Order: sequence, then C-alpha cells, then structure tokens
Amino acid sequence: MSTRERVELQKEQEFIDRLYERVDTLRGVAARHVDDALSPVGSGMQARLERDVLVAERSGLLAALNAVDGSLCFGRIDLTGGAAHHIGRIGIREDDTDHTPLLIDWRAPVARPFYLATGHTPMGLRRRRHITTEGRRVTELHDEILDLEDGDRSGFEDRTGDAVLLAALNSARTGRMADIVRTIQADQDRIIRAPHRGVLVVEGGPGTGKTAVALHRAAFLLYEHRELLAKRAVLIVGPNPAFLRYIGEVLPALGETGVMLATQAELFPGVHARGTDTPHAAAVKGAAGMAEALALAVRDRQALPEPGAPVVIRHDDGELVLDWEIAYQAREAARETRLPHNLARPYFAFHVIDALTAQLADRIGADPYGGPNFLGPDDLAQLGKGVAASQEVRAAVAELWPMLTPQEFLAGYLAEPAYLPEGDAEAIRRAPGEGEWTPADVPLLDEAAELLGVDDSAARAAAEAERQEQIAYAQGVLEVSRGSESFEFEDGESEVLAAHDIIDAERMADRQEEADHRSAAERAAADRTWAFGHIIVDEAQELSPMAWRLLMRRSPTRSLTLVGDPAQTAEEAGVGSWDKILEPYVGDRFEHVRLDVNYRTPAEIMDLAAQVVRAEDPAFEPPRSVRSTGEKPWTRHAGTDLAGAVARAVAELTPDEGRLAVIAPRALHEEIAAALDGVTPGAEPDLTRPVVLLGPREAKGLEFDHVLVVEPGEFGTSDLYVALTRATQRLGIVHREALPESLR
Ligand SMILES: Nc1ncnc2c1ncn2[C@@H]1O[C@H](COP(=O)(O)OP(=O)(O)OP(=O)(O)O)[C@@H](O)[C@H]1O
Repeated sequence: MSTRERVELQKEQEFIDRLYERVDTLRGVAARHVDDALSPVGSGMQARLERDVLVAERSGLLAALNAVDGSLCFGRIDLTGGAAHHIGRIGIREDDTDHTPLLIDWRAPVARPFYLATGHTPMGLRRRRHITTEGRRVTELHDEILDLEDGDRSGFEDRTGDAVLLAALNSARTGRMADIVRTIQADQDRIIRAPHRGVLVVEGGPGTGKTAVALHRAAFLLYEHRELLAKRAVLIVGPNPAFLRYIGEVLPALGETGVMLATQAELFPGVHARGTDTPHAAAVKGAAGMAEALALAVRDRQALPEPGAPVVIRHDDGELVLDWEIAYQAREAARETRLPHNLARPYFAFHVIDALTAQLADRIGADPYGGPNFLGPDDLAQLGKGVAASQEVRAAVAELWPMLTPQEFLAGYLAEPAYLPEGDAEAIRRAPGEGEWTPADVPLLDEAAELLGVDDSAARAAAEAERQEQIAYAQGVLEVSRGSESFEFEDGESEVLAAHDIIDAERMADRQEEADHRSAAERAAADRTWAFGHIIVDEAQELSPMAWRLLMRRSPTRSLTLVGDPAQTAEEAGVGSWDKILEPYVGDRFEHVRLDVNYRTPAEIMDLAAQVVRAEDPAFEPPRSVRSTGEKPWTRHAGTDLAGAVARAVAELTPDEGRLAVIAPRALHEEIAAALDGVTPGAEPDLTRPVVLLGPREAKGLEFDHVLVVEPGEFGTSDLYVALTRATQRLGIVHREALPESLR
C-alpha cells in the first residue's frame, strides 16, 4: 500500500471512529430514556403517558441505531467546490448548536448524486467513494473519478466502477436478503424515489432487483413522508411466510421497523388461513365473478315466507300473522336503504313490527260499528313496544333476515356454493365445520364483510365509554397536579407551568389514546377497514381479482407500488396482466417501469432458463445478466436411485459458505429428505440452513448460491423458470424421468 493510500484509509478510519463515538453517545442517551421510561416510577396517568410516548420514540431511535451498527457509513461524495459528504444508512448530526450533519441519510436529496452521477452527468461531483467496513474497521475504499479534469488520485481508483457491485453479487448468501443501499443502480434509484401518490408498476425478469427496489422504496417513502406514513403505515404483501422471513431484515437494516409485512392469508384480522385449496378451487375463489355470486348469496339470506304459508306468531294479545306480503314490503324497504345486510336489518325489523302492530291494533281497537279505531297514539306505541319485545317476533325476523358474521356467511356459502357453474361449485364445496380457512378464502371473507356490514354500534359505544373513563381519569390526574400547584419564582412573575396549564383533560385523554395505539402497523393489523398510507405488493402477478378487491379497499387513495413478472405467474388465479388488474380501479392511470438487468443469475444459467420459456413463447426476451461465471449448468440422469443421486449431487455442490437449495416436486420431498443429513421436509423451511429443500412455489422470490433442480419434467413452465433462476453461482439438474424438451 502506498503512503497516499495509507493516509486515505487512515482519514476514513478517523471519520468512522468519530461517527461511532457520536452514535454510542446517542445510543446511551436513547437507552437511558427507554430504561427511565420503563422503570416503574408510578402508576399514575402522567407516568403512563410519558412512558408510552418516550418508549415509542426512544425505542424507535434505539432500534434504528442498533440495526445499522456495523455498516452505518458506506460512501462519500466529494463535490467540485471542495465540500464532501459521507453517506450512510441513517442521518447523524453533530452535537453542536447548528446540529451540523455528520452523516447524510441515503434517502436525503443531498445523497442522490451518489447513486446517479456518471462521468457524463457528474451532478457536481468530483469523486464517488465506496467505503467498505468490517464492523467499525475500514477495510476497503473504491473511488470513481467523475470529473476527468481532476488529476487528484487516491490510489483506490476503480476503473470500471463496478467492483463493489460485483463483490456484493458474488458474495455468499446467508438465507436472509441483504439490503442494496451501497450499490443501488441509477434505474433502480429512479423507481425507489418515484412520487408516493398513484400506482407504480415495476416489472422485470428474475433477479432484476424488484424485491430489493420495493423494500428500499418503502424505506424511502417512510423517510420522505414520515408524518403521513407513520400514522397510516405501509403494508408490504408477499407470496408466503418463508419469503417474508427472507426479506424481514432489510428494512430494519435501513433503520425502519414500523412496516406491516403480510401474506394474503393474514389480511383478515382474526382469521389464520392455514388451509390449502386445490389450484382449481383457488382459481374459482379468486375469479372476479365471485363478488357477484357472493352478493347474490347475501340477498338469498333475506328470505320471505312461502305465499300462502305465513309465519304465525303467538302473542299475549292473540296470533300475529307474518305473511309473504308483509315480509316482501319490509324487505323492499330495507333493500331501498342500500345499506349492507346487517345494517339494513333494523329497517326490515321495523317494518315487520309496524305491520304486526297494525294487525293487532285492527283487531283490538276496531269499532264494531265501522267508526275509527279506538286506540290512541299512546296505546299504539305501547302495543308496538310489546310486539318489538316479543321473543317470538324477534325469532321470526331473525329467521327471515339473520344477523350474519362474514365467517358464518362464508361457511354457509361454501357448504352450498351458488351462482357458479356446477364444476366450479363442486371444486370449492366444503362441509360445514370441515377444513380450515385458506388464503383464497381471505378475500372472500373481506368481500362478505363489505356485503354484510359490521354492526359496530356496540364496539363504538364501548370505545366511547372507555374514552369517557380516560377523560375522567385525566381529570383526576389534573386535579392532583393542581393540588401540588405550580412554583413561583422569586421574582414573583415567572412560573413553571404545571400540567393543567398546558393540557386539558380531553386532550390528555386523546394523547393517552394516541399512546395506546402507538404503532400504526399494529393498529392496522387488527383493523379490517384500515386505510394504509402506501401498499407494496411483491409477486403481484400472482394475486387474484378478488385479492385485488381486498387490497384496493385498504388503499382508498390508490397509493401503491406493484412489483412482479408476468412470465413467473404460477397461480391459476393470478391476473398476469397489469391492465387487467388495474383497469377497474384506476383505468389506465398508472406508471409502468421495467428493470431489465439481472443481478442474480449468471448468463450461463439464464441462457438455459430462457430456453424453457422460449419453448412456449419464441419471442421471449430474458433480462440481461450482469455477470457470467464460466460455469455451465449440468444435467445428470439419476438411474433408479433418485434420492441417492440427489444426495451425491448435494455433497458436490454444497458450498463452504453460502446456501444450497434442492428444488423438487413436493411428492418427492419425503424420499429426498431421508437421504440428506439435517434436511426435513415441511412447508416452512428454515432458509438459513446450509441445505434447504423446497417445492417450486416456495422458492419464489428466494435465492441461493447453488441450486439443484430435481425432476424438472414434473414442473409447469413458469415453476421451472422460477426454479432455474434462483442460483447466484451454480445450477445442477438431476432427473429419473425424461427431461423436458427445452432442457435436453
Ligand atoms: N443494485 C444492486 N446492488 C447489489 N445487489 C443487487 C442490486 N440489485 C439487485 N441486487 C441483488 O440481486 C438479487 C436479486 O434481487 P431481487 O430478489 O430483488 O430480484 P427480483 O427481481 O425480485 O427477482 P425474482 O423476480 O426472481 O424474485 C438480490 O440478491 C439483490 O440483492
């Protein structure tokens, strides 16, 4: 190393040391605040208030500081004017009066040239520096000179400018996705920072960084619109729980913790959809026509007695006859309100009660000589009350127009599916009490909840009662604090403000309420009608029209980022085309961008994978691989002992560092797992283990150093395409049955 290089490295080390000194101080302060707030200083309102607010604020900061430790600063930009800025995962300021920035958050506008500047458009930069650290020690520098007039050289010049990117792409995988904040590419940066309003569709082939971009976009939006999004939360929807675990560390590493990650199965609060559907059943449940079928089925739950066979109700004052005509008029009146089923129900009940009361009045108060009815308004009201209170009347109303929960209604519908072609109805039929809710049921439950309406008057009354209680409680606290009154300073004028001077009981109760619900993501998870500030959907091509209806209800402002690849559509229910997905909601008003560089799969593997799709679609163009490894994928015939051949191939391929995935049809998992040490078959594999056994659907969105595909002839085209494109280094194929034509 030259003296110049040593000096440069030393200078960066000094900066990093100073940075961590500041971080340690901040962390100490934050930790003390959390401790103080958590310590049981008293059980009073004041203590509870402060505790909630402080714990929330300080733990957020502490979590961010802890999460980014070890890789806090990764870059520096030197401007032609002489200034320089260090870029990092979060922003840190000096402890001086101006709060001078010490480290610039990568999301700040000042940091943007770090990602966008080129020799052609240097954006005021002289030099871009990538700083690599191990823990708190600077290990490498890579400089790019952007101002060619500038003769100043550090000795760390990286002529191609992609050494850091290639090192990241070649590094061993851990089973957890890493962030790409050091090496975001310009086309990715534009997507990450696209405006928050409206719908943005990000399309790209395997490995083009769609997931990475989506996650960094979430982090960017939370930074840019902190106030709005911290309140309304960001929802990220992924294809399965293993995938959510795979990406779960990216946002914390970027200092963000308040995002809700969910699969479709988790989007109806209170329901854990663990069941499975056949592909046909999932497709039927997901089809747009289901909305109409359910709406009609709800109307069917608004019944009438058969004409000529009225419901006869025993009553203290004689029999009441609830006939077709009365029920029909009541139903029409209730339907005219256009309210959802449960909310329209009282109108039905009122009409029935009115009609039955009139029946009774006619009988009791009738003048035998044809004069007006004897009963006055008070008598009628009294009669009406009696009818309304009658258990028999209530039961008759409930029989005709029952109060329904989404779960009750859908279970009933699935037991006897109506308004569907016979084969479809058969596919989704499920006996009452049998089986579990499935992910495809979740959008149907949500649809049912919309159609039925939730009668939340009881819940609202309870919430209001609780609020009143809090106000009373706060009032009590204020009274106590008044008792201890404010201190007067010696000059007799200035006073220290006491709590009651600045806050009244109602506001204090509101603050308490805010503090109670401190994490918007938590609140959102429990509330079916939550409107998210922004929704990001990964593998968006897989979602069914019914799932889109659910998601659009959660995004009334239509602020969404959809990420996907139609060529990887595996689910029968998947819509596949962006126009079809979005037309019902935003027409053609959506932005569509493409990513076409593959950062994951080496060219050798991508050539083979492309062949598979081209067999069906000769015009197919795969994304361009940024790397090639010189290692051709291989295929091997297993003979009769498939599991033995897989075990031998695994032994050959398993990397010293990094991860290997065996992707095989589910039906072979037991047999294969038995031949592999430490590998268990199961729906939710631990991706951090050195060798992981997966079905093609679970491999979606994941990546491994090496991949072994078993019996590819059993896979559909899109599943095979997904399986073949998961490796960052090597790919092997083992088969007993014939290979598909496209792989021969
Ligand atoms: N700018 C970048 N710098 C470093 N690594 C990157 C960059 N962009 C993408 N990658 C890496 O490329 C790999 C693929 O990215 P990602 O999983 O986001 O792709 P994808 O488009 O979602 O793929 P698929 O559709 O196959 O699931 C990841 O390892 C990611 O970290």
